[in-house]
Amino acid sequence: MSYTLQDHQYGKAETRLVRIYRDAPRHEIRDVNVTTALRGSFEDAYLTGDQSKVLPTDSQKNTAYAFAKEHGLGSIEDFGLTLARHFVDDVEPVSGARIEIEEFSWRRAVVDGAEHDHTWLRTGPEIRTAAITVEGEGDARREHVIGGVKDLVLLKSTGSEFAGFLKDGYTTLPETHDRVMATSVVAKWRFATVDVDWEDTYTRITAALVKEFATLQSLALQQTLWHMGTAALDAVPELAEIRLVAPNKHHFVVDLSPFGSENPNEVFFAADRPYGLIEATIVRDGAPDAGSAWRASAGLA
Ligand SMILES: O=c1[nH]c(=O)c2[nH]c(=O)[nH]c2[nH]1
Repeated sequence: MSYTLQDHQYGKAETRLVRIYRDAPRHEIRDVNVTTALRGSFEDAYLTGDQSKVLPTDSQKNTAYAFAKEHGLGSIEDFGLTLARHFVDDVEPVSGARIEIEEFSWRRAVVDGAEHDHTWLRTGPEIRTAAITVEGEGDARREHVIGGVKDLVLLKSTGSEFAGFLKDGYTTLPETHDRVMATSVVAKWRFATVDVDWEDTYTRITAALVKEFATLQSLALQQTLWHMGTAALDAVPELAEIRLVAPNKHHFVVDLSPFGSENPNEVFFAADRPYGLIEATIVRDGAPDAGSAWRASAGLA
């Protein structure tokens, strides 16, 4: 029998890193989860156990911590680019690097009506995400940035319909022109360039997603996703593409008639499973090719 090692990459998953800026009495905080994956000719480590080209995953973790001090930790997209460029440019056997980062957000505690200098409350549940790929040298250099948000939990209590659907012998779902629609959006957007104001674009993209969810008279979650995605592409011309995944978090009207009450969309059973799962990839016509931008590392899918 013979076998081929078809693909491989390796790195340190989920380095939890908190960076405090404490140069002034009013501190600042960045709280992230960093996953690195290195690509290159590391076959020997797999096939013969020769580690001579293998930069340990422990060193990759250390690099993330050291860079947070030396280079600072601002936008996660920038931090990912800095790390990825370092691995590709400064570590000889590395020909490509993928950095995935999640960012947990904090807001300042309000104490006696004033924002506190060094105490925060975790916000969310939404988590900002970034996935950076750098590969090649010289003219062959390619850099890709995918920004995103996950666990963006949204609910609207009206303005959502689902009717006119295909029916077969197993269909029992009643048509509705007024229902609760709730979801937890995962969105990933690919930038056409790395020359971007990451903070401003994140704010504008998430605002566009939420506004569209709120204001569109939804005929289905599928239609809502299309509108959310195209609104984000409209809002930020630097975007080449957006991918959305949204579970339909069903809210079923509870039958209160046994108790002598009507229930005109006021009391719901919020089911957690099963759930519809609606997905869409929307690409701007004429956008640059994605190359390896979507090739993931394991663990943070
Ligand atoms: O927005 C929806 N899309 C569907 O495809 C679907 N299917 C279903 O049962 N409910 C819904 N709602």
